Amino acid sequence: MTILNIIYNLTKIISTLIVVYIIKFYFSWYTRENPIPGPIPLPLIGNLHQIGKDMEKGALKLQKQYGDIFEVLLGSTRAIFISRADLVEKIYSPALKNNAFAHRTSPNSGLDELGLSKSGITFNMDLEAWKFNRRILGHTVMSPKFLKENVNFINQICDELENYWLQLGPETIHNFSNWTSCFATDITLTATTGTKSYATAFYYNSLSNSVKVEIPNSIINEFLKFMDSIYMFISSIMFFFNIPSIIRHHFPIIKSLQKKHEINNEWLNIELEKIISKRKQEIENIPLDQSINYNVLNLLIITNTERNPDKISGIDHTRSITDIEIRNTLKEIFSAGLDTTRNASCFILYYILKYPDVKDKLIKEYESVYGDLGKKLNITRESLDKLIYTEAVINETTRIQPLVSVLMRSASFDTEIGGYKIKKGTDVFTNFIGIHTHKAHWDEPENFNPDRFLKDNNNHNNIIKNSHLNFGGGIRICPGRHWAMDNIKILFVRLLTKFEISLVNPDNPLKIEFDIVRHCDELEIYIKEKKTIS
Ligand code: HEM
Repeated sequence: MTILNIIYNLTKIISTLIVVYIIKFYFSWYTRENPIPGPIPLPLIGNLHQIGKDMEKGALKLQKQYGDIFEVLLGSTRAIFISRADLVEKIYSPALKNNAFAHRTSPNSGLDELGLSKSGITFNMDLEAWKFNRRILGHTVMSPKFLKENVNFINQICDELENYWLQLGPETIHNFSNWTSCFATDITLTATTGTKSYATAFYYNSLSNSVKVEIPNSIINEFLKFMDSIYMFISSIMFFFNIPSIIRHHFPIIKSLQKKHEINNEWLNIELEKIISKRKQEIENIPLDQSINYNVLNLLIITNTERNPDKISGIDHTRSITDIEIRNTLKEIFSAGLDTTRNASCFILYYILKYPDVKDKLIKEYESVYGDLGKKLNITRESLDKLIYTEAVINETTRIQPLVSVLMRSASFDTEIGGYKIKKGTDVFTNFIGIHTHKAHWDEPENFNPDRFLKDNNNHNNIIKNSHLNFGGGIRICPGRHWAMDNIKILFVRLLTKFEISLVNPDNPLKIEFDIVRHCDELEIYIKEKKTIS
């Protein structure tokens, strides 16, 4: 047999195998049980080429073609996309018992390796452990004492921010996105750990040629290393989640990236554990009758201990939280709270600046709640609840520009949506933009109109259930929502009452990139101090 013959025969065998594979693939696809409309997939990649890297655009395009519920294959995994409020009813059900979508994802070996599927909140597959950690976090970040103290933290950070802008002067062009990144870092770190954070100061120093904030180099280096590590941890979630184990462990460049992520994760764990044990020691040394600061870390440590009489009720939720659980909760706060708050602030400012009448109404609201805006404002936790129009502006912005555009949940057991059977473990994505701009739910959905969120005299508005899902819903609704809302409200009261702000390029559209959290990395603005009318 000649070499040519061998090659010929081998080619024949391989071609036959490929043809058999393709026939088998399409046979099982066409004969699948209870099919949902959707594009025809390709072998191996499924519909990845149609969903694309920008899942948000892919989902909207396929919604137009196949309707409000469609199915695709992501590689070889079946996924369902839903784009109408009534169809997500089960996903956002508030019932703890027999909740068909209690899980965030189907089992994922990357999340197992990162240690996220058996601990923490967002990706915890163990629902009992999830429930416990979530209750403790909720008990902390939604507690009136934390939210009250948080207002003081934020006010101090806003004082700092204001000062930097005044010193940089009115000629400076500011990339608001960079500032909000620093602002979100400072508010999150300060309120979480109770210690000073230096992101805004460091950024100011990088812009100012004259006056600089004095921060010892050792502190700056430590701080930057810590922040880099947090951001690397955040990016490792998608790295471990999306890249199959075999590629992460065996492909040359990816293998070294995997190692870097592992080293970083270990380093971050050790640093956080050091912070926790030091703080525990400090708290132990404070007499029981002396109060402590209500930052998240302190509250997590004292929950369900004799220092905090405000115990969590319920079977199995009466123990205190372990150091490892605290560490993972802190990581969770950083990964869920930083980018969301930062980008939400950018989106909101853009819309306020594009719509001067909305800005005027906001200022009127601030005058009615805080009185003379030329004086120091008394921003209290209670006053934030009176900012009804501000809340409507935040809601309307996040309706048009949600922070998360496609949100994943996974079927906890065999179930059904819209008459279609959904098997246990199937990933179901909510297409937030699809729902937030659906003509069946919203009049003129493309128009920016905060008034639609205002209630009439009978305390009623026309918002359809599950048609605005900025913070998700049901049993997994964002536990940081009140905290985030307060932070954003304070930022805008402080900004709009003290400064005249305008867009450098008012005709440019908002630049947004798709990611787990939608990003705006460039929003150029001018800021100058408002003239007070005497
Ligand atoms: C503007 C700011 C924020 C937005 C838009 C946002 C949005 C969301 C969304 C859409 C979800 C998914 C909910 C669901 O599955 O139904 C979520 C979950 C979560 N968020 Fe937020 N979030 C924000 C800020 C925060 C903050 C400040 C924290 C800090 C505590 C936080 C902690 C979490 C956690 C731990 C989860 C997972 C909940 C679970 O799976 O049970 N978020 N958030």
